[in-house]
Amino acid sequence: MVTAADQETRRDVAWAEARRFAHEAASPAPPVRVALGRAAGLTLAQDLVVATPLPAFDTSAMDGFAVSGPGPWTIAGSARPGRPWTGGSLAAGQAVEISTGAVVPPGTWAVLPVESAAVRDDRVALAGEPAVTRDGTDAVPGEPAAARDGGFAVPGLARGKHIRYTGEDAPAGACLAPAGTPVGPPLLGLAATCGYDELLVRRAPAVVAIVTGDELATNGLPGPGRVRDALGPLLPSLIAELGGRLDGLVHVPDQPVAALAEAVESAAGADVVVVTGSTSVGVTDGLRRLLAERDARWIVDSVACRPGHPALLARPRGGPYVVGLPGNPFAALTAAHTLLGPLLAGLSGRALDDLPQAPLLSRIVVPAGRTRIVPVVWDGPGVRAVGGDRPAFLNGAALADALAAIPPAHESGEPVPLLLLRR
Ligand SMILES: Nc1nc2c(c(=O)[nH]1)N[C@H]1C(S)=C(S)[C@@H](COP(=O)(O)OP(=O)(O)OC[C@H]3O[C@@H](n4cnc5c(N)ncnc54)[C@H](O)[C@@H]3O)O[C@H]1N2
Ligand code: MOO
Repeated sequence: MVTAADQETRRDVAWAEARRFAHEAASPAPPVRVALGRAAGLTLAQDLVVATPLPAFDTSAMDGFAVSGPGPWTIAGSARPGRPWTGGSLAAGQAVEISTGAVVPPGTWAVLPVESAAVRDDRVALAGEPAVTRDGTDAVPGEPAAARDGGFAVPGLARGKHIRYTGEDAPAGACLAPAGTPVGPPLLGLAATCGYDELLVRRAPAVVAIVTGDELATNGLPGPGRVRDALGPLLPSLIAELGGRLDGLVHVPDQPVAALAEAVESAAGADVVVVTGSTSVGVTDGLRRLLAERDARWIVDSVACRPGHPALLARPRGGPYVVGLPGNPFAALTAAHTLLGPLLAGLSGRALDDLPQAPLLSRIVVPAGRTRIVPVVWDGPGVRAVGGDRPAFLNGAALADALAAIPPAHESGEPVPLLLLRR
């Protein structure tokens, strides 16, 4: 059972609280200004505000004819992207041949797509619809009254059709993305659309990973007393996925214990140090002792979840944050999502992810007072456990779409929070 005293000492912290504590503990790094082309993967440190209306001019959305008044229309010229029509306002009965992306001449009723146009010599009419009403009374059925203007209507061609009007996407001064938004491909394109050349961003926090364990081998087959290091290969992409920038990965033996202290010392320039395989209380697990010697502030000292219970987050005085991930590989994965992801989000100025939820369709036993984390795949309206989820085994996680965090007292079929995985 998790007691109030446990919550005070940050031991056996409830899983959702552990995420929140990790996020809250981080103060965002100072922002930097970078060229648009170098901002991918970073985090906006400013609101993305558009200075000019979008689109910046009335734009044709189709290749066809800008027409004014009732047809048929006389073709008076052309408008191309970058080469607007220079004939001034379009008069009733006139048309201008227009390309997608060109400036729509003032006075245009709508753009008639080329597929709907019948062209003869210098005249254009609606294909198969030469009739045009003067008063709109016999406009096409269902044509809204708002489509009538100036005492006439064009059946089959609503006013403004195929025109993207100035400011229709966003008026000048609109905030299109708040500070804290991750900069992905669409946001880069949007920033360029707004006319940004540089962005004020927060860089991905620098992470040094220290993998401990005398039994670990970095190549060849596992065998008696010999375990292949699963975390060295897993951590670089996991750290990137969680929003960090790997600044080094070292292997350190369990003995002598001073080796871990030296490795942590050498990582003093990083924002975060991740130590794997030293979270427990055995004689070969030196991390807790090291943190005690450094008078570290405990942010999370074990989590009420399975697996990943011994995971920890602390900050030695004047040093980087230290995240301790259990040596068991699946436990390390769950712990990284629980503590490292939220910490990196906080350091980057990002909000703590509001986790998506879906009904859990499998019956899973959850230990009393703990959150159980299992790999799941999408299955129709919900998620289904895939198995292969013992703490040392990554088979389930390798095939999963998400990790489901099943809270204590969960009833089968109820929604559960999901940590989405990228494969
Ligand atoms: N007396 C107790 N013993 C343990 C407890 C406990 O509460 N009391 N908790 C258990 C749990 S749960 C876990 S998880 C582990 C965490 O231990 P450590 O983080 O100190 O890790 P190790 O003891 O070094 O290793 C555990 C296990 O994982 C294997 N390992 C380690 N690193 C890797 C790696 N990079 N790749 C693949 N496998 C790795 C290691 O060989 C061990 O089998 O503590 C329990 N004990
Ligand atoms: O909780 Mo440990 O993290 O089971 O493997």
